[in-house]
Amino acid sequence: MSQRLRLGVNIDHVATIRNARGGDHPDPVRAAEIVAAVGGDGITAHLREDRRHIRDADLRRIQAATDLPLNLEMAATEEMLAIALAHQPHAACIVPEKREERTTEGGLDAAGLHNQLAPIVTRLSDAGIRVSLFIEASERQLEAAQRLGAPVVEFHTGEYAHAGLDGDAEREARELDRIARMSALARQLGIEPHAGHGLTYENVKPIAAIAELAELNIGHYLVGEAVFVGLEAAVRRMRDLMDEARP
Ligand SMILES: CC(=O)[C@@H](O)[C@H](O)COP(=O)(O)O
Ligand SMILES: NCC(=O)COP(=O)(O)O
Repeated sequence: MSQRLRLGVNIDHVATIRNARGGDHPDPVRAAEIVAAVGGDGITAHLREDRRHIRDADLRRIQAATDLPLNLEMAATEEMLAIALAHQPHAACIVPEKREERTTEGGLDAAGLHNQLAPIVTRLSDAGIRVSLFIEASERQLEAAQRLGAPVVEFHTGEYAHAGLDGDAEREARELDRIARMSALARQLGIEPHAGHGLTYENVKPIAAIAELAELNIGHYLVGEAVFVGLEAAVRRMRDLMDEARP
C-alpha cells in the first residue's frame, strides 16, 4: 500500500509568537492561508485548555479563511467537546493534556481511559467529525482505539525525534521500527494511521517512507524555520522531503 502522504501543518506556534506581545501579529490565519496557497493538505490547531497559543476565536477565522480541512486537537473534556461540536472541524484529534507540560509529552492512554473517551468519540462521530486519537505506537493502544471505534490514530513521534536529537541511533531505529509495525497493524485493524510531533527536515524521511501512513502533522519546526526562510519555503521544503521519501 502506498498513497500520497498528506501534510497537515500545525500553526499553533504562530499564535505563540502573537500571544507573546498580546496583539494580533503574527496572525495564525495568515499562516493558514499561506499553507493553503502552497499546497498543504490540512491545518492542525490545538486549542489548549489554557489557551497558550490558539484561542477560541482563531478557530472560526481559520475555518472562514481556507477550505483546507481543519484538524482540531483537543483534550477529552466536556468544554472541548462542546467547542468541537459547535465548530464542526473536519477532524478532531483527542490528545492528552497536562497544564504544566511544555508540550504534549506522550500519547493518550486510550486503553486506560476507555470509559471517559467512549461517549466523546461517539458524540464527535455522530456529528460527522472524523475522530483521531493521538497515541503511542503500541498494540494495546491501537486495540483500544479500535474498541472505541476511532477511524484514525496519530502516532506520537516524540520518542523517535528525541532519540535522534540525543544521537542515539539504536533507540531511533527501534522507535522507527515500532511506528512502522504499528502503522501496518493499524491498517489491518481498519484504522488510518497518521504521525506527528517533533518532526523536522532531519528526521522526517524515514517516517514518511512508512507506506501505511496517510498523514503527517508538523508544526513547531516549520514555524521555527519560517522565521529564517518564510513559511511558504519551509512548507515546500518539507513537502519535497516527504515526496523524496515516498516517490
Ligand atoms: C498534540 C501536539 O503534539 C501538538 O499540538 C503540537 O505539538 C503543538 O502543541 P504544543 O506545543 O502545545 O504541544
Ligand atoms: N500532532 C502533532 C502536531 O500537530 C505537530 O507537532 P509539532 O511538529 O509541533 O511537534
